[in-house]
Amino acid sequence: MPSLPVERITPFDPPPELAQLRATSPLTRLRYPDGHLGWLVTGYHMARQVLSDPRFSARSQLKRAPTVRPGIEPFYRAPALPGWLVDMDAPEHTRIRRQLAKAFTAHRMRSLRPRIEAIVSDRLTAMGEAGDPADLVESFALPVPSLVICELLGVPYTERTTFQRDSATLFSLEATAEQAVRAMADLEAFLTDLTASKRRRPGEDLVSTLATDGELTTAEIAGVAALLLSAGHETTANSLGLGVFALLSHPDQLARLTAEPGLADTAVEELLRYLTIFHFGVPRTPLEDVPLAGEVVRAGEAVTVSLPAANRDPQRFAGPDLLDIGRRQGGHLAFGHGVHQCIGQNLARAEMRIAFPALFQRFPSLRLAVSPEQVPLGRDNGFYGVHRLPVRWS
Ligand code: HEM
Repeated sequence: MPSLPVERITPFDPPPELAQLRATSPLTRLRYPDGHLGWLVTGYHMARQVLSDPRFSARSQLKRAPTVRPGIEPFYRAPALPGWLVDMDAPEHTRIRRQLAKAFTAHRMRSLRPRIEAIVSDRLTAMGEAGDPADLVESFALPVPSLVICELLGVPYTERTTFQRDSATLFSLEATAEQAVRAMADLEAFLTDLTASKRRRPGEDLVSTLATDGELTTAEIAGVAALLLSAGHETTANSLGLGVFALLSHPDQLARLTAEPGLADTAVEELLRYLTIFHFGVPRTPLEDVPLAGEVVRAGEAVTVSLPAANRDPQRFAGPDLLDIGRRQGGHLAFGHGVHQCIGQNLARAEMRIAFPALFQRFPSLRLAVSPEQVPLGRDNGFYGVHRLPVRWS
């Protein structure tokens, strides 16, 4: 009986056992670390089916703990923060998500674009002035999304040390349950204060919009903001850092991108698909027995939907293991699928579409400052990525 394959052989490919399981069946039995039996979804079509089926709950109380590894528990088993959308079902999830979607307007996203361009440009200037070698994560991949999410939420960037530390703890597989609970409580306290102050003195930001339209409670807004703040910068930071490493490791694809910056949109989609940083997948539990692929998934059993395996399914993507930045097959599942599909996806896309071309334009001879084997990969985190990316350009 397989347990969830987590060991990678190459930095950019999911564990090879996932492909072997998928070739046998899109749905297989899985033994979880605590010994109980559940299911693993590896096929693309099956993944979409499960994630869009309302009989599958996202609520962690129903999931058997530890779901995959203890470390991803806090993200999915937050101590019931109101507004922590990833852990909610309809109708509560629908109510809060609708309010949030109203605040995530196209206008707000458009008006953030020039700010993202300015933030990216400032960071590149600072990097150039400090000189090489540099750690691209510390000087670019982490500060860009942190500054953008602060701008979106109206959080002072001076608070970053605290919220970056709390989010890192939340998503670290090495953090103890006590550390994760404390990090969550700190984030909650910080964002409850922020929400209260936005109610008193609203600004142009998203928390102010949520706080002044009167439909969500302070606790719900604080929970939503805690999720946005933490999920909104670690994920994009990892996608940027790992994306640069992937491009530097595929010089033919990087040359295409620099010769034709118009490829930035498809390049970003392809990097999202190819790298699929949610490397353990997303957990669900059926509320009733559900017949699937000739099996019956019983009510209450844990199901892990492997997004990396689904995004490499040859039944959906031609040559799925190749990075092809001109690929035009959309529909990847890097942002999930169904009612929980990432609400920040257009923001993440905008950041990546601006950041990659700008970085390679400013530093055309950007290269690794260490050998590829020396790049520390973040296997110890809920999201896959690089911990550091030492680079040179002179
Ligand atoms: C490349 C970057 C990102 C990736 C790969 C990513 C991926 C995902 C995935 C896979 C889910 C679905 C989880 C599930 O079904 O259980 C999700 C949900 C979510 N993401 Fe993202 N995300 C990214 C960036 C962002 C950003 C920038 C924000 C905020 C501005 C954000 C906010 C959220 C929220 C609030 C949810 C929960 C939605 C719900 O449950 O209804 N994400 N994300």
